[in-house]
Amino acid sequence: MILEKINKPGDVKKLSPIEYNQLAEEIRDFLINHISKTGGHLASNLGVVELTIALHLAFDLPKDKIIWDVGHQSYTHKILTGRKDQFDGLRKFGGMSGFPKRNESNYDAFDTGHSSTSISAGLGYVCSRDCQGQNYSVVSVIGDGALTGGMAYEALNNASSLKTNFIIVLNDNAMSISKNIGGVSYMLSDIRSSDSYIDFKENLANSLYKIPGGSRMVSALKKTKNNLKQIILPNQLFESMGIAYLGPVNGHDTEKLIKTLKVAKRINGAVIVHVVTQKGRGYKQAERNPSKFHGIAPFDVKTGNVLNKPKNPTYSSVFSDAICRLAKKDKKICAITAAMPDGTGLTKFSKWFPDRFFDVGIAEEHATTFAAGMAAGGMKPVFAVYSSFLQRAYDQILHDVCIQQLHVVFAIDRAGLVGADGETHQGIFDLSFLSSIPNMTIFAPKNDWELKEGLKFALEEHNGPIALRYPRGEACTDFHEFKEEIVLAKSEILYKEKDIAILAVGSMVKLGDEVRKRLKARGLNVSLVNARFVKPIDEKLILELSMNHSLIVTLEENVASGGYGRAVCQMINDTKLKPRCLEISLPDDYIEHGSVDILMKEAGIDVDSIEERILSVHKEI
Ligand SMILES: Cc1ncc(C[n+]2csc(CCOP(=O)(O)OP(=O)(O)O)c2C)c(N)n1
Ligand SMILES: CC(=O)[C@@H](O)[C@H](O)COP(=O)(O)O
Ligand SMILES: [Mg+2]
Repeated sequence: MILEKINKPGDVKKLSPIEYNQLAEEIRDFLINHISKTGGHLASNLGVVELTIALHLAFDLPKDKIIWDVGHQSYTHKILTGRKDQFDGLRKFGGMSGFPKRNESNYDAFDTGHSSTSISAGLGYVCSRDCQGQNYSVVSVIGDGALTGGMAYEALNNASSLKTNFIIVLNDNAMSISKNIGGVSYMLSDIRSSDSYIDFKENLANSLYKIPGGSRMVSALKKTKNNLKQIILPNQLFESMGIAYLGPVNGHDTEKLIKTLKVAKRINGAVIVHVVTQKGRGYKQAERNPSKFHGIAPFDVKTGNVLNKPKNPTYSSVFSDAICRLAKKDKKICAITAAMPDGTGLTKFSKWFPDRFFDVGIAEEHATTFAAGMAAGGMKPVFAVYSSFLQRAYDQILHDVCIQQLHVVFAIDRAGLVGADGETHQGIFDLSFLSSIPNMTIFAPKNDWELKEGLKFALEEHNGPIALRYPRGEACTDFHEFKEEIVLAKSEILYKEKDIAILAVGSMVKLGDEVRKRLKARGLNVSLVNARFVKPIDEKLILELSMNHSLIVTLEENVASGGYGRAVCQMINDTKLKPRCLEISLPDDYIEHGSVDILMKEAGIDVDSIEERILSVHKEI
């Protein structure tokens, strides 16, 4: 086994070239076996095994810097930098992250998780290096999907004037999570499918490799390409910006990759190395269905079937059915995704209503202003987006949607703790950042029924910006006996007693009810309220509750600052009535990876901790 020889950083450099292919195969087996047990981003990682080996051989880490865009494809890099033994704990609480983390290894040059940041960060490193007169290489590795994100172009625009070396490896597998879309993806596909161009490239690395470096390298590159203008037209996008272009290179040929990277290293300026890879390579199931294996829960290696499928439908699938049902009746309803049709549940909509479905690429900012434009034009856009990715579009929500009070519906999935993806993906800030924007309405359903009704309310009753936020995973199917009509700014009372009132937001209603039962068993009187609207809050009800309860408890899966509890307690403090207020929320902090149950416990928002905290405050009253 060659992988047995890879235990610490640099071990890969001790191998002989005839061992590279076998190492790649062994790494693939290792990844398939481990990820089948832990879950993780399998398909993207299987695609970059040779590319990662080549990068580690062509560069001198950690002096040289590799920045992985999104970072979901960094598993081979982790194996080659002494973290092979940590894969049993991948994405588990206290275990190794699924993304690059500077605090995990000094071989991880930059933390990532959200898309399209690597060129900006890489260029930052380059300019920092040059300002300080240092000498090292910087390589940003960006996927073709991530290249649909606006930040990448802002960075390329900036990098075009660079006079020193900066390598951008474009890992092109023609896939985002789903099939990649848009003009740039068509351009890349044109380059990939040009046979004569590929033949030419087979020899290019060899010939350029022999030319001395610096500006002579650039002019040799330009001269060769000028002679081939007709067949290399597609890459003019980069070259006319002043960014050199090498490729496409077969991303599964380690030695050719090394040669090309060494050529790239000698160019004065920014250079794109276009590498063609196959997502899911080496595992038939993932090659056939790379979207399914992009991020996968534990699965059976033989069949590829996911183990422990959820019993209830997920919130995403409830949303999926609900929007399709509403869009059947109302031709103005359209759906927008920023490259997440599967995750957000919009795939069915895309098939039923292809003319009203818009996958805009990994472009949350654009998606938001695009939705604003559609609403201004008279359509009813629903932008389905993960909570943490919507963070990108704060200004567009404020400037383009809310100032104009446009009727845009934000279907915010993965709101609350998401678990294994960790800090970068927890959806725990949306209540805070949306609450601060005037004209925004925020609704959080307690169960599947209420998500459907909430969407109906948002599209049929409401007129203005509105966000529905719901968590990752299985929908709550309890509380079907409570189906009070949805009215703007009205909460729903589930149990009305006195003494302690629990006001819970969305996913926390279920926990609130469990706590209520426990407190009742101790002989306490407890009201339970389903908040429904986080903005505007139900001031009338909160005043009423304040009159006959000595303790008001708020529960939410969001950070404390700017959240629901803060708004409720602030309101109560402004009145003459002074029940005690207890805000139970997540700490104002980033929350690492781990199972949601463990993270809830750690944060003190599980049933045991909530009961304990309520009892201890109640005792003081
Ligand atoms: C801002 C943001 N939006 C959405 C995502 C979700 N996401 C993660 S990976 C990915 C696709 C990336 O495609 P590509 O860069 O081509 O990498 P591949 O998986 O194909 O290697 C998407 C949409 C994200 N991480 N960040
Ligand atoms: C890397 C990334 O951003 C996505 O692949 C994300 O991990 C998907 O999360 P879900 O598994 O919740 O769809
Ligand atoms: Mg891709």
